[in-house]
Amino acid sequence: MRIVLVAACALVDVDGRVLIAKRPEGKPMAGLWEFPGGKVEPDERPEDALIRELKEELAIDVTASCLAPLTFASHAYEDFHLLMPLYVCRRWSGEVAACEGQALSWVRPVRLRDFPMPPADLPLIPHLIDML
Ligand SMILES: Nc1nc2c([nH]c(=O)n2[C@H]2C[C@H](O)[C@@H](COP(=O)(O)OP(=O)(O)OP(=O)(O)O)O2)c(=O)[nH]1
Repeated sequence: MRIVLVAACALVDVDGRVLIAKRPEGKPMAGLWEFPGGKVEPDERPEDALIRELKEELAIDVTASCLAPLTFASHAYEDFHLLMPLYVCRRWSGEVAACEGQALSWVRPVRLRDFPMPPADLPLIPHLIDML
């Protein structure tokens, strides 16, 4: 089984809400809500991939020292195995913007289950609830 490494981030605002983004039409799992992030390129550090994706998707600047590892997802999809470290970030510069036209929502961790998310993400929710 091919292992796909995806770096993802729970951006946390001053009220303890977490940012989730809706996957756009045309992508696999369109319409599900996910943590911002994306695939780690060959020879790229996960933190650098996340910094790149957060800039591309949300127009914010993050430094590696502000990315705290929280937990990870390890999930067998039909055609690949997802390995997804989840970082927490409370400090960034710039205003969060939906650069790719994606819907964004700031959500209290206890409410994350109200949003349909990819199956890999569901075991991550209790970790966010515990932390926040
Ligand atoms: N970013 C992100 N991806 C997730 C989450 N949960 C989950 O199963 N995934 C899966 C969906 C995709 O199969 C993969 C991420 O790929 P992607 O399509 O967002 O990444 P990308 O922008 O680098 O991909 P691409 O369109 O360039 O091929 O991880 C999540 O919470 N956040």
